[in-house]
Amino acid sequence: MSTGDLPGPPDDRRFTVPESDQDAPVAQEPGAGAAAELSPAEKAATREEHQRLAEGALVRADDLVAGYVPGVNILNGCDFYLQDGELVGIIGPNGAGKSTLLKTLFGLIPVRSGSVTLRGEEITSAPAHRLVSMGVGYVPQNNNVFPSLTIEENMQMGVYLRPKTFKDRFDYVVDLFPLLGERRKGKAGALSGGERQMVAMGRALMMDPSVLLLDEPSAGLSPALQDEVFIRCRRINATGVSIIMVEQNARRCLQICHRGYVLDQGRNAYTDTGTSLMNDPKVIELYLGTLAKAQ
Ligand SMILES: Nc1ncnc2c1ncn2[C@@H]1O[C@H](COP(=O)(O)OP(=O)(O)OP(=O)(O)O)[C@@H](O)[C@H]1O
Repeated sequence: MSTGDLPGPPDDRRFTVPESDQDAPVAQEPGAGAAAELSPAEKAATREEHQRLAEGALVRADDLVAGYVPGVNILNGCDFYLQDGELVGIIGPNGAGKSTLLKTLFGLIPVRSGSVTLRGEEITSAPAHRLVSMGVGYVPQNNNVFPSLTIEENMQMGVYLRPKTFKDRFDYVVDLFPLLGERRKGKAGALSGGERQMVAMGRALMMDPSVLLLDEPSAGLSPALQDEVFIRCRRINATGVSIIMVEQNARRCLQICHRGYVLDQGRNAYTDTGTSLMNDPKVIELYLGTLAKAQ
């Protein structure tokens, strides 16, 4: 499959960003890119506008500060929101804090300051098991399957809190990933990277999440398999699951998402519709590079 076969941006433009927001990158520290051209007053206005758009969001993070090592912050005042039904992509340079943001939303890293809400309920630093029971699924980039278990057993692990729903949920997952049905008795450890990714996503979907957090779902896959993953993400989203996707493959991610964030140095550099970000000369210059220019 070629890149040209990828679906374009979603037709459903329920999440279009107002003109005012499209022209206004979210605040960033001096020296960290073109957004540094904004004056403090402009930064404040941009942040205020982002907060206005975040009202009533399914997932919302405000001014998040988090890190792994005492005294070292990886997220430096990150703002984020996901509206119900949205597919939102997070891109940015290596080390920008993309995966850290996802882990922080999922309660895997303690929040030093700032807040996270789910459907308006405070979930800052809530443990992952509570988030799962509230309808949040998380698919880490690595070590995301039980290799010694069969595919079916991996799916059972996904639904261990509600075993009676296994059949219905497995049917739903197999509809999205037919291979998981065909190979249900095979060991997950014998699968290729792309197939394991399907198992990991399938397992997260077994709990019928309303929000799915995907950490670099296309990592390590061939271009054709990457396209498959992105198409599957769109299909999952079309079944009503809101998605937050961190991706190294920035261009393909922006092609399929409703809205994107560019993270740099642990805070928002830009946010806009995927299409607008892809065509923004500053984003191309700073974050998409020659690949974007060539296409
Ligand atoms: N477990 C950890 N302990 C300490 N530092 C970490 C840990 N995981 C990540 N970091 C550091 O946090 C910073 C951000 O990492 P993160 O993985 O969030 O970046 P990223 O934007 O997802 O980039 P990449 O695509 O390269 O993974 C990096 O400097 C990284 O070295």
